[in-house]
Amino acid sequence: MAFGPAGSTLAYVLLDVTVTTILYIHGSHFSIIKEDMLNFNILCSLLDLWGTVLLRSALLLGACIGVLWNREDGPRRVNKVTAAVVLVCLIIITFTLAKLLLLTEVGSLTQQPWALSLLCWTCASSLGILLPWNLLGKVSKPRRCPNYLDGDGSEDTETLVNTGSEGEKSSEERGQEKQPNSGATLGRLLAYCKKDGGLLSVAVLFLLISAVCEVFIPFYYGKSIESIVATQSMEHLAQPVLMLSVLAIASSLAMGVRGGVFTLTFARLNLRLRNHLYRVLMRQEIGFFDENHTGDILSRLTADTTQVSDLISQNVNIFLRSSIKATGHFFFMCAMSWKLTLVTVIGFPFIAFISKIYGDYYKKLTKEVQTTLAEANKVAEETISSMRTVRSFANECGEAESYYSKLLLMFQLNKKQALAYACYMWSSYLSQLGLEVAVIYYGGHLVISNQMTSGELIAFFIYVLELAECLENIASVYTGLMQGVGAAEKVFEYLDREPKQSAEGTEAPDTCTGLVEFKDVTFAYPTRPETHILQGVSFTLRPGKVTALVGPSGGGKSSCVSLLENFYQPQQGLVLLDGKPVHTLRHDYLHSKVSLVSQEPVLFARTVEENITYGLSDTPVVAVMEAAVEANAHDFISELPKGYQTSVGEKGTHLSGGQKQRVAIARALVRNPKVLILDEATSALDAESEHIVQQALNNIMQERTILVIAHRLSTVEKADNIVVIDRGCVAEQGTHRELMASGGLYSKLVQRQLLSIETGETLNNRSEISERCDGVRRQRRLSSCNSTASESDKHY
Ligand SMILES: Nc1ncnc2c1ncn2[C@@H]1O[C@H](COP(=O)(O)OP(=O)(O)OP(=O)(O)O)[C@@H](O)[C@H]1O
Repeated sequence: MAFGPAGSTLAYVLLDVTVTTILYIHGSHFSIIKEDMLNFNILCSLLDLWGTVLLRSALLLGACIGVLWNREDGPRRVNKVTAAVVLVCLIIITFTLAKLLLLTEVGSLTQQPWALSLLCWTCASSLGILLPWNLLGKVSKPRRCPNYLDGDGSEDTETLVNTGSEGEKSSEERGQEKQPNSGATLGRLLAYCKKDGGLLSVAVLFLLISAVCEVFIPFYYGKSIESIVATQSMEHLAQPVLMLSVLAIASSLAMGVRGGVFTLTFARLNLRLRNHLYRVLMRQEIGFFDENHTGDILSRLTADTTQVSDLISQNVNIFLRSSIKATGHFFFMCAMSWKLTLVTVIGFPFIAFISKIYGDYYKKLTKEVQTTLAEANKVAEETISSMRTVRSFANECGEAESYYSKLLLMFQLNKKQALAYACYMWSSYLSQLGLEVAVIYYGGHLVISNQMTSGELIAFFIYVLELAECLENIASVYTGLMQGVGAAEKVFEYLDREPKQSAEGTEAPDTCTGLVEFKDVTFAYPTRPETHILQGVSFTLRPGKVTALVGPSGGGKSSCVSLLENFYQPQQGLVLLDGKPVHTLRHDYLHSKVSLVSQEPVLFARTVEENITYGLSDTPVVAVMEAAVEANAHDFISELPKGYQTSVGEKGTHLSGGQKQRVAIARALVRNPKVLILDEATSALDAESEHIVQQALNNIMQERTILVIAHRLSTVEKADNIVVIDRGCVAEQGTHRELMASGGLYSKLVQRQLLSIETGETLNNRSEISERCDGVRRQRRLSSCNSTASESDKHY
């Protein structure tokens, strides 16, 4: 309800007016008001301070009336002017502190408890109004809710619902609830650095030493200058100069050690984090890689881990150093002159305010620049990667123009950025200069009135400059800290992820015959759990026999292979190897007994030998060569420049399709698998390569359980058993002859394929076709020439 925040606001206004008035009139001396009105004196009257309560009350009452009057737009408008209200509060506080300094010029404030209390209350209540202000900004829009209390529930009644009401949270609020806690993440990250605890402690110790030394340096600068100006004696000068030298040497030594140790910690943390994250990724089930884009995973592994390490090594480092130094500087400043410190402190919130306003605007502009830049890059990427198409349509200028138009959009934003930066520089330098002038002016007044020495003023001034630098560092590091915490949250999300499918099977029987059974298997991919890809599929692969899986595209053949490889687990039914469910077998055992040669085998950018022995350790060279010979690959490998030590290039690009396929077959054979899966192993090859690869396959098919997936049905004719899979079900199974005789789906597929080959052959009779086309073209040209000639005849 809007009345809650409105009530709180009214109560706050009442309290503020009452307390301010009581403190102003010293309890009950109403005559003070009349006196101040008649003879106002800024050095002793407090009427101006009492006046600030009117400003605060007017602001709050205005906002309150606005929100009650217009609950749709009121809260939004209140939020919009929050920055201006903060500025007003800052001005009131500054005025109050300036008033405090003025009052101290006349007499000690400790003897004026009412005035001191009024000053304190004015500062506190000026900050306090932000509380009811925020509450007013959060009042929710009224919305219609069905009134279920009505007996029939037929009539909807307009009811005001507050965002804060039980069980009725807005999506925005729910989103906020889900946001992980930055403090908790930082704590967890520090806990993660436990192993570097020793190093970090050393780094923090040296950081403390260097920061403390740096804090004392301006103090001794002041002392030195005082010795020169006031005492004018070298003896007096020697001591502070000596101290300065010692401090400078100590702080620079400590700084060096601190920097080195922090960098080392960064490297160690980065190493551990990436290693841990990569291992966690390697454990994830295949479904995880289906769900997440490779780019996202890689960015967590590289960019996010670096940002996390930066968070510890740089941001925490600078944050600690600047905080310690700022505290030390502030302490020294207060000890030198609390009045001058007050003058300094008054200026900082204004500088922070300007930085915040500028920072928000700049961030918004930067986001827009990044979006336009991404769009420009998209155009460039698309064009450059399709240069042949661009050239063949002679559209180079068109593409250049569209890239330029995107760049122009970015330039418009860059202009805005430049203007914003110029305004920021003016305002920030002017306010800094104003602060420095104020410190010099008021400091000069204190020196002249013997409240501080000239050396102290110089030291104080250096402290002010250093304090400003520290605060600037803290502000700039805050963004880095938040980015680092965000990156850490993302990294921890992966680190915490437990694989949905465990690969922790333990069984590894001594003997394996290679009998594979699919028993009533029903399966859906994790990314599409509602679509059953396989339904009640049952078939058997017998040892020493060749079984072929055939059927229309998308029927589920490759999905059966994925289940046999234990990439996924079926929702129902079992996939058994020698009577044992594949998920209960040890991961390395299963993959040494079952090997897959797929349509487009993936080779790694390593040597031929390393590719063949991939995933195995200590494989003798003889075994590698035997496998290569069996795969019909030995001859071509021997002819490569470095034989088995030749690198195959990224994804095997240095080899032809047939050569890659044969290396992949050798890789499968070197494990001496009991079950060999050939998933369209020859379909991507030309006739010559296919012949060579097929020969290799014929060599190895004996004495193994072979599962062949093929689209070209001619290649599976000789299989001992053909399983026809259609729309996730086993449509029929048997030998080629049996299936042809039954006249089912298989025979239709075979006939269709024969027909398409014949049609293809007819059409592929290119010479005949082109001859015919040439004849037609010639005839057309002749007739067009004739018609042009007759047209010309008409003209002349
Ligand atoms: N990783 C995956 N996530 C979600 N769905 C998938 C995935 N892989 C395949 N599918 C879907 O599963 C169905 C069966 O695909 P599968 O690759 O097993 O068919 P196939 O019979 O081998 O087809 P083809 O002969 O064309 O290779 C298809 O509809 C496909 O879209």
